[in-house]
Amino acid sequence: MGQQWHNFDSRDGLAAALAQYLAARLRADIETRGAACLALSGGSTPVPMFQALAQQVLDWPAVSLTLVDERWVDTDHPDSNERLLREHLHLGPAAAARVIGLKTPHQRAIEGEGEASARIAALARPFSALVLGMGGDGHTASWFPQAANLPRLLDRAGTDLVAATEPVTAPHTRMTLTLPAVLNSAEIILHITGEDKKAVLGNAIARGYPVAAVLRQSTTPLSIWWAP
Ligand SMILES: O=C1O[C@H](COP(=O)(O)O)[C@@H](O)[C@H](O)[C@H]1O
Repeated sequence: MGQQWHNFDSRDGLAAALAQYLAARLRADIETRGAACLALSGGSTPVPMFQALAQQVLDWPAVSLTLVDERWVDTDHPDSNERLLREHLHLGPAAAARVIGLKTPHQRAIEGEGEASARIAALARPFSALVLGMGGDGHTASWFPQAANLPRLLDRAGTDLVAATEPVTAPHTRMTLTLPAVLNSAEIILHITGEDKKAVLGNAIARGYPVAAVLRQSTTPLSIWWAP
């Protein structure tokens, strides 16, 4: 608890500042570890930040980009988080970064858990930083309220890095990092916009929304980046 808030007047201002901040984190890890790994969320919120991050001067070949969660659709599908990342961030010099997605060729997400888990296990961790989004239903990553396996996803003592899950409140089967995998990051950034999401976050602990799992913990620093 005791998260730091970074409030901005505009979404573009937030996107630019967050991109600069993440680039500085990646540069620091490249200097000290020789490589950096950033875990990113999908959805609509991060698009301007992805575009701003792609403009940053960085040793991009030393950067790995992965996803916090993925919809179980082809990677060129309009709803694919990997497609979003490739179309808005993996551009120009940033295209030299390595992209490690969570979608495998398996027909069912549950069948892809082993391969997706091996991909994450092969990354240098802790992540340099991990960026979460949040939906209006209080989900973050693909930890959706009412999902049958939510307790497995949020099991802090669990050993799974990823798990397939069926949201009740959103389309598409998902593959998601679990809570222990999310917490294995130098820091977590919760990137949200709008008064409505601020209100959802304010009620998250009282209402038991899944996002509360990262608010309640104190092992990994969490900051909240918000604009109206
Ligand atoms: O389905 C998802 O939703 C959340 C929030 O998305 P947004 O469109 O409200 O920004 C996102 O963080 C997650 O990665 C995505 O799969």
